[in-house]
Amino acid sequence: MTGETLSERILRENEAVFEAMVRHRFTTDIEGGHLAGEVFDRYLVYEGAFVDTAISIFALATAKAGTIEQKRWLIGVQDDLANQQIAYFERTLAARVIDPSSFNLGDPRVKAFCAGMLDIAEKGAFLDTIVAMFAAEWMYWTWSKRVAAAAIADPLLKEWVAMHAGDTFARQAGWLRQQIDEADASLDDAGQARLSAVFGRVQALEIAFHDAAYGNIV
Ligand SMILES: Cc1ncc(C[n+]2csc(CCO)c2C)c(N)n1
Repeated sequence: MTGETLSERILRENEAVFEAMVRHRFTTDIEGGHLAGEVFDRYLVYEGAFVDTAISIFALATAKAGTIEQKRWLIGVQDDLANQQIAYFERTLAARVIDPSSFNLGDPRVKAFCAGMLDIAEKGAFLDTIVAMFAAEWMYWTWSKRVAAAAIADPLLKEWVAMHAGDTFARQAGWLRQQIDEADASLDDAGQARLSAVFGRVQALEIAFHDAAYGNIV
């Protein structure tokens, strides 16, 4: 298809699974003002574990990056995760008096997501990791922009959604998208198809991860 960038191709080929994730019950419950407190608590514990994993994923991407500009940017992402995001979890878990050990961190859907993302970063090429994080970030930015327009009563939940709907996060997701489009010309069709499959796999892992916030499979 002429005139289509690689990121456009990836988003087009994965439209159904991407839409399923950005319309996940977790997002529509926040939007409708009826996310159960227990679901938010469980999500925060699972999400905190993922953000810790994300630091390792970006460290692996930094090690595989080809230019100093890419390394500088990725180190900035790690700094933000380790200092701003982890601080949000420390603050929020304390404010909500959440005991992480009261939730099952061994949930197979949470483990599959964290291990699956880390596996891409360890075994894959630089661009595989970039596509996996683009999948995770573009998806969050998309639903958070929509949901941020709704009234969110809980200030900590409101802050979390606003963080992912804001300009800093949009620039970060946009940087990942730009990396993909700049690499476009150097990839043959099979290479592009492989990256598109990585994006789809991540959305499927994300759906299961957000299902897990609702507790046991019934
Ligand atoms: C389950 C889950 N999936 C995606 C994101 C979006 N996101 C926000 S920060 C970050 C890592 C580095 O920027 C990512 C992927 C999330 N928070 N949690």
